Amino acid sequence: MMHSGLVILEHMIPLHIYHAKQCDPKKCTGKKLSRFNLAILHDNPRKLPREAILLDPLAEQALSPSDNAKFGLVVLDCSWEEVECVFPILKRLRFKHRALPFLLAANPVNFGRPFKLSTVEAFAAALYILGEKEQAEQILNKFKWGQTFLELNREPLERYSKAKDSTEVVRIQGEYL
Ligand SMILES: C[S@@+](CC[C@H](N)C(=O)[O-])C[C@H]1O[C@@H](n2cnc3c(N)ncnc32)[C@H](O)[C@@H]1O
Repeated sequence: MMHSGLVILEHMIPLHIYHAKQCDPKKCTGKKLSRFNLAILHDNPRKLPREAILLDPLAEQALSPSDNAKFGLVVLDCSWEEVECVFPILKRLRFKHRALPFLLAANPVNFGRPFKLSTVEAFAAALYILGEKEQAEQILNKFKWGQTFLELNREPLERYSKAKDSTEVVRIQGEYL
């Protein structure tokens, strides 16, 4: 659908960012998404939608196409040094915590490193796995290295997006580790 020069996708999954203000705002991919109105920034975790899926690198369960993301996806935009302190605190808020399976980062800070994705890469990977490939492309297109993320990870992303459940995602991941 076209509206005032903007492409609005029909079935967009709401993207929420809890921003912990620990990063360089010029390099922050979450802030950039919010400037383009592609994600909503929050500074209070209690305002996040509880029924949403929290993308948590420490979660026990992997995201899979069987997850229901109609209430949205949440990313915690914090420093990687703080991840082990902040995610356990968010456990009290009863989100559905999900880890992303093996994928390589393409952002300039962590290029080529598995699992350590930027905010936009984490959202795009989740959207792709959940079958929202157009929305994944739309957010990555705001970054000059965005397409590289898809090129590096196309094969595993396609396979994860066809998996039946989390167990199958983990089995596929095992072939790349
Ligand atoms: C640690 S922050 C770093 C953000 C960075 N400042 C930026 O500008 O993109 C990245 C967030 O993306 C999500 N994320 C990244 N890799 C992930 C993975 N392997 N599994 C689940 N979530 C992941 C998490 O919510 C994580 O807190």
